[in-house]
Amino acid sequence: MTLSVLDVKARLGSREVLHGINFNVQPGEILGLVGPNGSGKTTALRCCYRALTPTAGTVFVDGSDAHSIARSELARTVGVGTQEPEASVGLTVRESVALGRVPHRGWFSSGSATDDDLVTDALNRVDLTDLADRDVGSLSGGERQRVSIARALAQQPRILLLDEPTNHLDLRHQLVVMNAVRDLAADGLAIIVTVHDLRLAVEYCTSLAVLDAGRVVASGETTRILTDRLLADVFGIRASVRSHPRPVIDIHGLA
Ligand SMILES: Nc1ncnc2c1ncn2[C@@H]1O[C@H](COP(=O)(O)OP(=O)(O)OP(=O)(O)O)[C@@H](O)[C@H]1O
Repeated sequence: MTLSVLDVKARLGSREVLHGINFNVQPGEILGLVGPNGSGKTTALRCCYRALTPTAGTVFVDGSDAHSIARSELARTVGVGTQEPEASVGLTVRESVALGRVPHRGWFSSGSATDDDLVTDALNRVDLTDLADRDVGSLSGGERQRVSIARALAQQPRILLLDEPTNHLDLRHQLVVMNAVRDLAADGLAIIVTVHDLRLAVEYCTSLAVLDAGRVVASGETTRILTDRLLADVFGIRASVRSHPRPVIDIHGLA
């Protein structure tokens, strides 16, 4: 399934914070939304999962206007890992991740063996197996962040939207989560991830949409987009990207 954002504008309070943005993601692709603080990444992602209604433009999920798709259908198709505080305090980690199965099994039926297997697999993918029986309320910030991601994985979406999935994570778990994201893309998911760390973006994102002050100022294949000039103009850093043997960004300092 594809997700396309066409000429989307959005307003928060009295301010227009997205001024007509465009990007799209295809199955197998990891699209990174990157840009400085306040450039509109989270707002753009919220428009994609209907947490925010655009004031103009359209978000298409496989060609249909996302705002006209039944919420229940959207919940089966689009998985979301957000930065919002974990709401499932009082549940165990496993119970919380199992909520990802609700769009498929409904609220009132208990999970099948398949549901249990999918929850186990999701816990495993983000290294939460050992914490499965812990109360979510007793977890650290990074552990809770992985619960949110595991719940989205258990949902088995075709499109996965992740808002800063690595921002509370130690280095090892940043790689664990991004490797899991890469595996899911290889399985055919279309993935959009907002990310600050350009080193992770360069390594894992197949394409980028670069936001600056509510506008997409560049988009396309990652190593083609991140020129020295763009890194200086948009991010205010002196840096360069090497493509071989694998994409790496060298950061030299402030521009
Ligand atoms: N309730 C609000 N009213 C007005 N403006 C807001 C409101 N909430 C956020 N904004 C502004 O909207 C803009 C976009 O915010 P958004 O959170 O989408 O940016 P971001 O790129 O995700 O930022 P960050 O990298 O800091 O997470 C920012 O300038 C922010 O100050």
